[in-house]
Amino acid sequence: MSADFRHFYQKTWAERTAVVAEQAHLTAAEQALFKKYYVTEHHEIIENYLTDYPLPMGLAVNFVIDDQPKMVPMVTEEPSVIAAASNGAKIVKRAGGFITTLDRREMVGQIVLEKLTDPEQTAATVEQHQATLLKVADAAHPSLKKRGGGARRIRTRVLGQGYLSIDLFVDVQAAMGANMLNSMLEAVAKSVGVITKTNPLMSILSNYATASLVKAECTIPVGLLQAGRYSGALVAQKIAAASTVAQIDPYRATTHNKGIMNGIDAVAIATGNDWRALESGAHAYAAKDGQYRGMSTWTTDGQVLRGSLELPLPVGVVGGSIKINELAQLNQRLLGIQTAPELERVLVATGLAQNLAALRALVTTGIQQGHMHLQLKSLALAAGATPAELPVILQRLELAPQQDLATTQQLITALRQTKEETDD
Ligand SMILES: CC(C)(COP(=O)([O-])OP(=O)([O-])OC[C@H]1O[C@@H](n2cnc3c(N)ncnc32)[C@H](O)[C@@H]1OP(=O)([O-])[O-])[C@@H](O)C(=O)NCCC(=O)NCCSC(=O)C[C@@](C)(O)CC(=O)[O-]
Ligand SMILES: NC(=O)C1=CN([C@@H]2O[C@H](COP(=O)(O)OP(=O)(O)OC[C@H]3O[C@@H](n4cnc5c(N)ncnc54)[C@H](OP(=O)(O)O)[C@@H]3O)[C@@H](O)[C@H]2O)C=CC1
Repeated sequence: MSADFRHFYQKTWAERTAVVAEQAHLTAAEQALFKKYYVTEHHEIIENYLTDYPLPMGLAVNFVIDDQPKMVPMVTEEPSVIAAASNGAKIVKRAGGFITTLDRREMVGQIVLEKLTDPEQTAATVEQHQATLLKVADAAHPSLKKRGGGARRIRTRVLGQGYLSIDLFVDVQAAMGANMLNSMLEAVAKSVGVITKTNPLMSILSNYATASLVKAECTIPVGLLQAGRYSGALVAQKIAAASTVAQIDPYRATTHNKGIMNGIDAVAIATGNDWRALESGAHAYAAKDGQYRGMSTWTTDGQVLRGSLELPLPVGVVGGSIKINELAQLNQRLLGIQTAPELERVLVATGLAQNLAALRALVTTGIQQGHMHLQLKSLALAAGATPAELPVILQRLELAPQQDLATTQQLITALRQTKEETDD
């Protein structure tokens, strides 16, 4: 690589893409992709902007959450996720829908002190000054208090090895609150430094948002779970067994949880939320008792299957890039939500629906029957099939002994040859 990338960010978009094209020896067609997906407004959202990267957006249906029917927009590149969410939601809808609970919604941030000889004493000093520190926090972002939010309380935790965490809990109202909280923490850290005569190591929000928990539950009569030759009672039993395995084996728990996050991430992206923040918090919560476990649990008494999922999901309906993302705004309209708690309830219910559909498929027909059927479209497109060729290629792929790229390419070549012969 010969280009000098110093001050790359100061170049115009045209200069920047020209450098990239030269470095990577892009063809004119490849270079044209920068223009094709370029969105003027997005130029200022991230640094060194080249272009947008489109992801498919679709709609999961059949959701009933707290007696409200909901359409759930999802952004995902993975086939069968939206079908599975709709499938799980359909079963739960027949059982009366999801019930969600949410007690409070506060974000937590940390100011970490280091090299303390008596951390307990320092913690006591901080606790004594709690009222003053809360005022300092509010003064750092006064608009939050005006909206009814603001700093709520301070907790101290002695971490060992001379470290102390001072945790600030803030009601961030309709936002996720990361930036607002970080500003407050940095202001409070200065006061803490003076009060404790220390130099704080760092201050930053924690994505382990344990004061922002939301839970979805459902109770499904076993008859609704019947799948092919499997009775509903057997399916319920097998789903409960799959849930147990996810509680005792981290290998299974990880995949179980990936399935849950298939749904949660897709809605988080569709609503302009920070899905990395949700991912890290959700996985940390899955290991809250020291062992990484399945995030959801399913149990049965032979009559009904009970599902439950509780996660920290501190999302926002304002803030970040939400207000400048027209599709995030549109998706709030599709969801029919106006507040952050409403969105949290949708997210957790989507995670549970997704999990139900995946487990039901896994313990009955296996995942490939439904998932691969839908994945074949991606395979055919990746192999070069045109939209017009898709129906025939999919039909032939279903019957093919192998469903891989080479086989698909052979099918496309054969189809085109037949077409040429017919045209001649
Ligand atoms: C794929 C299905 C839904 C087929 O399932 P099916 O039995 O063919 O579905 P159905 O015909 O009974 O339809 C039931 C409902 O599903 C929806 N549905 C059904 N088909 C479609 C479709 N083509 N497009 C859109 N929606 C669809 C639709 O809402 C439909 O209701 P209707 O509209 O007929 O009243 C089922 O097999 C399923 O739910 N599988 C689970 C798939 C899954 O979890 N995919 C995620 C990717 S795999 C993964 O990443 C996670 C995993 C599995 O590893 C997690 C884990 O291990 O726990
Ligand atoms: N570890 C992490 O997860 C980190 C994440 N981030 C990023 O931070 C961003 C989220 O931070 P966040 O503080 O939410 O966003 P912003 O920094 O955008 O702050 C929220 C904005 O929303 C405005 N607002 C309007 N109405 C309301 C209302 N009713 N309630 C609350 N705010 C309102 C606020 O106005 P006003 O100014 O008048 O208060 C403020 O401008 C995301 O992009 C995230 O990726 C950043 C750092 C770390």
